[in-house]
Amino acid sequence: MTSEQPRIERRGLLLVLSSPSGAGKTSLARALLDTDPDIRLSVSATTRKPRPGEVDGEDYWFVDEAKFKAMIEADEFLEWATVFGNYYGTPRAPIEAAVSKGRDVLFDIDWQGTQQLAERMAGELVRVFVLPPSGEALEARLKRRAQDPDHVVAKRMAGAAAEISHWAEYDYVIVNGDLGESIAGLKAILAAERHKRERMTGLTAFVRDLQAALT
Ligand SMILES: Nc1nc2c(ncn2[C@@H]2O[C@H](COP(=O)(O)OP(=O)(O)O)[C@@H](O)[C@H]2O)c(=O)[nH]1
Ligand SMILES: Nc1ncnc2c1ncn2[C@@H]1O[C@H](COP(=O)(O)OP(=O)(O)O)[C@@H](O)[C@H]1O
Repeated sequence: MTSEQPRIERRGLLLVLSSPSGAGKTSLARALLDTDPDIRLSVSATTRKPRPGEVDGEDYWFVDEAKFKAMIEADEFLEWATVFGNYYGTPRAPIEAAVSKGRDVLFDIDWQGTQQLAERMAGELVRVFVLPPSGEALEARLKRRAQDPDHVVAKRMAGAAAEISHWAEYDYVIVNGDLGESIAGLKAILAAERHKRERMTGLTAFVRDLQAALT
């Protein structure tokens, strides 16, 4: 006998990945987005210049400082921060629409943005911090990415300790040594969080119908 998995209504969750630059957030995010059709990426706006291969509207919305400031004034960001001298922010409208439709959203944002989301959307938020397996591995990954000039790599290494100091503000931690294992861990976190009772808004009605069918 085969049976269909019933769809229980639930609120969407916001899955945040933070880490020092180079620890592997983007790699983990891509792996999840490529294999899980039920989660989509929050595309941030930034004043940082695009790296080779980055696509406007896919990796980031690349905007100039005047445009970014106008978006702040118009209250278009759910959160925003300056990181390594550039502005980064999460456009509000797509996130609010996704959550109300029960869709999950993945964020690659820093600790400052995560704190702002915790103030505004605590019930939806799942925070995951990604650590590198060692300092040498982090430096090697930043250099191997080889898309940023040396002084940018140095600035990111120098910022790593400060970013790492926020690890205890997160719900889960992944030490990203083996990428495959880290992806498996991230998927397990997401699967468990999707089963959280408080998030399953359709459960009361579902159980009521189930009980009615049993009596
Ligand atoms: N607060 C906040 N941080 C962001 C946002 N988008 C990206 N970031 C963070 O900005 C930092 C720099 O990102 P990026 O320039 O893409 O470099 P990378 O993380 O080294 O690939 C990372 O810590 C990101 O998580 C955003 O919308 N809001
Ligand atoms: N577990 C891992 N083992 C080895 N290399 C990795 C691992 N995770 C990521 N990388 C590599 O390290 C570099 C930085 O990873 P990336 O995902 O861009 O980090 P972030 O988004 O946190 O800056 C990339 O070249 C990526 O391919």
